[in-house]
Amino acid sequence: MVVVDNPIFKNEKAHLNGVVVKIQTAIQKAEKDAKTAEKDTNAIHKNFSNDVRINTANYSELLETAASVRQQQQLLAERENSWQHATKQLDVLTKLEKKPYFARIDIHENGEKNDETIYIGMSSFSDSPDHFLVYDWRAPISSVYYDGKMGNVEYATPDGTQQVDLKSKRQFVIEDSKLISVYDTDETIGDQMLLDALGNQSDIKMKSIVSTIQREQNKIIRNTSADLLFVQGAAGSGKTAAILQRVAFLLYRYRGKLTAGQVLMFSPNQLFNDYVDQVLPELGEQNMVQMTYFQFSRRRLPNLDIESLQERFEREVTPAQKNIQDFEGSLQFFNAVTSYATHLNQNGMRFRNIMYQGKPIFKKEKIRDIYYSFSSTYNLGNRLDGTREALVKMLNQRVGSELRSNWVEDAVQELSQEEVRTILQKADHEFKDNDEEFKFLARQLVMKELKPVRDAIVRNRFFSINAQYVQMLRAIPKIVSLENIGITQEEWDSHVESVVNDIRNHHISLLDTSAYLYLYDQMVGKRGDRSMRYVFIDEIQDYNAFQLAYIRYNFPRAKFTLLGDLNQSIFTGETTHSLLNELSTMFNPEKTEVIQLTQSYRSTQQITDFTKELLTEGESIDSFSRNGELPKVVLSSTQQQMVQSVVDQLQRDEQDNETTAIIGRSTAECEEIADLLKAAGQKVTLIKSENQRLVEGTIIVPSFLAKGLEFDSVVVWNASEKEYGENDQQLLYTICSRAMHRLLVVTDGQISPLIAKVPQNLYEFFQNK
Ligand SMILES: Nc1ncnc2c1ncn2[C@@H]1O[C@H](COP(=O)(O)OP(=O)(O)OP(=O)(O)O)[C@@H](O)[C@H]1O
Repeated sequence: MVVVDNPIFKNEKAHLNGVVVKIQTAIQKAEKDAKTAEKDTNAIHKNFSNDVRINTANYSELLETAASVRQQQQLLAERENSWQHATKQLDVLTKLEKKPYFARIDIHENGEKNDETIYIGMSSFSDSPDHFLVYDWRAPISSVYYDGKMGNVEYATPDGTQQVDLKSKRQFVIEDSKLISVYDTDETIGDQMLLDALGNQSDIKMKSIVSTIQREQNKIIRNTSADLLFVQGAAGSGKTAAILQRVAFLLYRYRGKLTAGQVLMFSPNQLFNDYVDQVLPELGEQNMVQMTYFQFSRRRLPNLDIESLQERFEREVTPAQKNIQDFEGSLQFFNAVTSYATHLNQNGMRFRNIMYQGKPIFKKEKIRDIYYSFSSTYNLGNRLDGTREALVKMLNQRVGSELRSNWVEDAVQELSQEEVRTILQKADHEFKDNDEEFKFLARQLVMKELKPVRDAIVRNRFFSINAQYVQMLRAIPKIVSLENIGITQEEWDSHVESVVNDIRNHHISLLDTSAYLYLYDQMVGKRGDRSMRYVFIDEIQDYNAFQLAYIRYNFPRAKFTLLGDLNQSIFTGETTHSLLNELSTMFNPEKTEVIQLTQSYRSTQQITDFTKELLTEGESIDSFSRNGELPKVVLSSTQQQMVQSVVDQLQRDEQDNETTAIIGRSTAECEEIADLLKAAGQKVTLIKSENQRLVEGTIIVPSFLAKGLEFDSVVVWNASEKEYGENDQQLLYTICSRAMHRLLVVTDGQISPLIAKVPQNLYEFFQNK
């Protein structure tokens, strides 16, 4: 660190003051601009009625009025635009005034006489065109600051790779426009600054990391070449942080071509969405579209209850069911659905009668004939459109013949005066005579009567996706040799029966949902959303290959960034490794890049060293050298003692201003903990559903909802042998790795074998007798 009375510090202080003054001048100007724009807008609103004389006397005056209105509207839109622009600018400048920049680099460009000094901040600032006092952290040149090496370095620009000689790097801590400290650094971005950032208390909202982005993270953030960017990163290695800064980077890099609405992030749960929703606004950008896979599917299936995260997590499965699950999550099954759909082009599509007055008006056999009458070059979507058109035509003919039915005449006679008036209002011309009026009324009545039929046609009610899906499942053994993957015919039949039952009860498992939707999309010819340009999937280990293939099918033009930790596969278990193989077949290997993040930033060295021992084998994890206390493991003989240990910890955390999360395995267990702690006089918030919000203070949260979150202090409730057996390595690892500074593990029975095997020197052990 550079000491305060050093000339370097003094020079930097003077430089900062100079920049702050210039920003303040810019703020004054922006304030004036915003006021003027606001005044103008209000004036236009006010004068609107005076300026625009509404004259509808004749056609040309009407046109003139319309032109005048349009002109005023245009003027208004322009002024409103400049008002918005000025307010946004003001917002940026006000943020910048407090902390204009966080770093400086000195570079030498080939062919130039002098070195150039560049200050890097959250956004760029210039006092005259082309004279930048601060460069945006996303500007091409800023990359060399994050990239690590000194000397000759390369950086990517939209026009290709450039080279510069990086001579020095300096970091600043600035608070409220005042220079607090200066660090000269070389290779890595000053550990001190990173340590300061990581030593901070957790928050219910994630923060941006732009001033301390690490080299590997920078690669993820600035990648523009890969169609598939796959990031394997240890718990707490900054995957989520990297995605969010990457979105900000992309929005900057492709400004004017890419909007936040064209970036989609699949997140593990709703709580997580809530946790990360401030990062992009903090970076001056709009949030991207965020949803969970459950939400993505549910909005398409309003009539079926999709299995929830909790049901999925708590469902117990037999080995045979597990086999079937693995198959239904595989690319092989995806391809089987595709083949089945292709086969439907020739045969096998099931139809339903369209009913009218209790009788079929269009019989399913007739509909099938129409559907298969089209050329063999038609796909399923074209066939369906063609069938619908033909049916509507037939219905229109039916209207004509129905007009002559007796009931129509009677119905017209029975209309009240009032009803007649209402119907006639729909007519756009005068009637010649009573006969013509009668015909009009009759047609309207017939059309009303046949409306349910028309709706059934337009809404594709003549086929049943439920029936078709079940038929497809029954046909699967003909498409895939199930025996080869260890599934017997009986096992498959019984699975199909359970799906039939579920669907009958309006329920569907998350696994079946994807195949069901995919088949439906094929049948109706739904094309993917071509406007989506970037898709991010966080916690990729919780997805199966089918879901990924289906997401890809839905967003055919998007580039994908997939992030995950194979060590945290709490839903899919060990099958995740096969996911990687399957992924490699879905994307062009030449356009695929893989980055591994091994350094864990979230937790202290003691916590990371402890948590990584919970895994017998797995992806590599390096602890970051930030010191803290050893994790504590407390073995109690009674539940009362276990509660007391937690209460003691809560008191200590409260004294030290540390937020605590108590993590239980299941929702039921968390409810029990909440009751016990409330009875012991503690103020706690129980999070039972992902739709709740994170709140300040102590929370109790079930393991499957803690994904992606972090807390100062974590208490693992009841880590007994019964709760966490040998198969729960990844679950226990995920839970423990939520802790930043403190970790307490309590249990009142036999301790989990996963903890028993952690070397004793990595934690403090207490036994309550
Ligand atoms: N370069 C960095 N500078 C400062 N803080 C960082 C940096 N990288 C990561 N962090 C912090 O480390 C913590 C963990 O990051 P993040 O949640 O992104 O990790 P993750 O890989 O998504 O973890 P998990 O898989 O366990 O959910 C966050 O508090 C984040 O702000």
